[in-house]
Amino acid sequence: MSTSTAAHMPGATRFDEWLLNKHWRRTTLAAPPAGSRLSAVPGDGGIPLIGHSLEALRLGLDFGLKRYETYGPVSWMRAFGVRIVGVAGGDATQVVLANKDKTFAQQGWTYFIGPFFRRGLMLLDFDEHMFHRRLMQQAFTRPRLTGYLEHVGSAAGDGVRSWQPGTFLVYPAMKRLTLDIASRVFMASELDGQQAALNKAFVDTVRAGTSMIRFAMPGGRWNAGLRGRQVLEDFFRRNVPAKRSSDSNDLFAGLCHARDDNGDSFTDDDVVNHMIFLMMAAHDTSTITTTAAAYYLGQHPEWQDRVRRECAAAGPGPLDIDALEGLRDLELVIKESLRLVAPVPSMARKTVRDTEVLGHYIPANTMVALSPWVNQMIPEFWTEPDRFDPDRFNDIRHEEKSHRYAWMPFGGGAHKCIGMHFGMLEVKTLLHQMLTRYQWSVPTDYRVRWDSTALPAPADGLPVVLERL
Ligand code: HEM
Repeated sequence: MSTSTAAHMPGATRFDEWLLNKHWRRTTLAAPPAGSRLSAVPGDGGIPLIGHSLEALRLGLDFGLKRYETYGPVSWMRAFGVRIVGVAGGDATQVVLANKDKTFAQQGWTYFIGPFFRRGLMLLDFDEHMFHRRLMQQAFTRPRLTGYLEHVGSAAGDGVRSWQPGTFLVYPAMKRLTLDIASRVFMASELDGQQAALNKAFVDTVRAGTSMIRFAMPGGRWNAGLRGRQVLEDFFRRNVPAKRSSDSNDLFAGLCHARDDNGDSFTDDDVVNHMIFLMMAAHDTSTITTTAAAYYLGQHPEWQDRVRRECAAAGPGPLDIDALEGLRDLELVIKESLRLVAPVPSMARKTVRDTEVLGHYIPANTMVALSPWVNQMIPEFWTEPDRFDPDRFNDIRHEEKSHRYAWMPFGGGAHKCIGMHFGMLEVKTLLHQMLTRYQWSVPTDYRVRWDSTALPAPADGLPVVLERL
């Protein structure tokens, strides 16, 4: 077994390196049924009581890559109070996401974020999920997206224009801006002084999912998450009656009015639950993607110039859907940023019956974690995976086609991101506004550290030097 470094965690301590390279006693998850010809899942429990929670939170990607290198595509560990089977690499991922006999359920997510995002679309399963997804799809048609983009364009323009040159923290500014965008797109409204409270509620609900202490304790993350959920529920519930009787073209109204061919529709509770999940799903992921792209463009002025030329040629904006889709170089940059920093670095499932992945026996009721970020960084699929090289996605190289699940920032299978297209358009709009108004840079020796305590976020907020053009 080789020694690894915390290559993706600048400022890693000796303790981090020790944790990463510690050899735990290798054991198996469960004995396969006699005569089954299956093999047991290899792995280890890690530190008594807390298992591998610390490494997963502190080391994120480096920890995932180390597990893959040590145990291969299917391994088990203890973390966050449960035993988890980690699945990585293309073929193993494909088995879980194809989910042929409905074995892998979203209950895996329920364990982590259920109390905070209960009955959001991603937490529903099988037939019920299909029913809700079909209804929700009505809110993501091209004409709908065209309408949303008007709000995105105006909010992005207002927000980016107000930024002050000098040393500038990208991540918090982007987070404020994407919440503003989400509130305008989803509710055609501004939050009238409630933005700070709602933003805090979102942050608390998201962070609660990876809490080590998984019950309500005063001052604890879990408690803060539950309080955050309540704030969001009260907010959306208060607004449902007005939306039901409005004819506005925002997503909130869209969910209130959605009907399928049988005349079925969402209940008030459904609408509240979906809105809370959608706001979170849209807001954090777009923030991370745009921040990561800003980081790499700050590090690579040649790419910044290249995409700025393309953006300038498209006009000052706000751009419509066709113009945004035409920004091909910018798309390469965004795809590469999504590869290097997967906004949803792992995806949870739970087995509802005994099953197997690549010949490894996994009993019923086992947590399973898929690893998009690992798949996106392994040399089987990518040349020099650590290098920022957007051209790897161009029409000649198409490295992402090396495996169906080599590049999977939006997941795959029945739960593949429903907001994928909208998310790309939003990120393009934000970057187009930035690139046509400013140039920015980071010191040549600067390396951002992605904090993995919840979804990845730059530990220092990503300071750049921003100059008006
Ligand atoms: C760059 C931005 C985004 C990324 C990287 C992203 C990533 C993901 C991923 C990985 C999943 C699958 C999770 C799983 O299978 O366990 C997912 C699902 C989902 N996403 Fe996104 N997302 C993004 C933007 C958005 C936006 C803008 C919206 C809404 C407007 C959205 C709404 C959803 C919903 C509702 C689901 C659940 C789908 C289902 O279960 O059927 N996402 N997203």
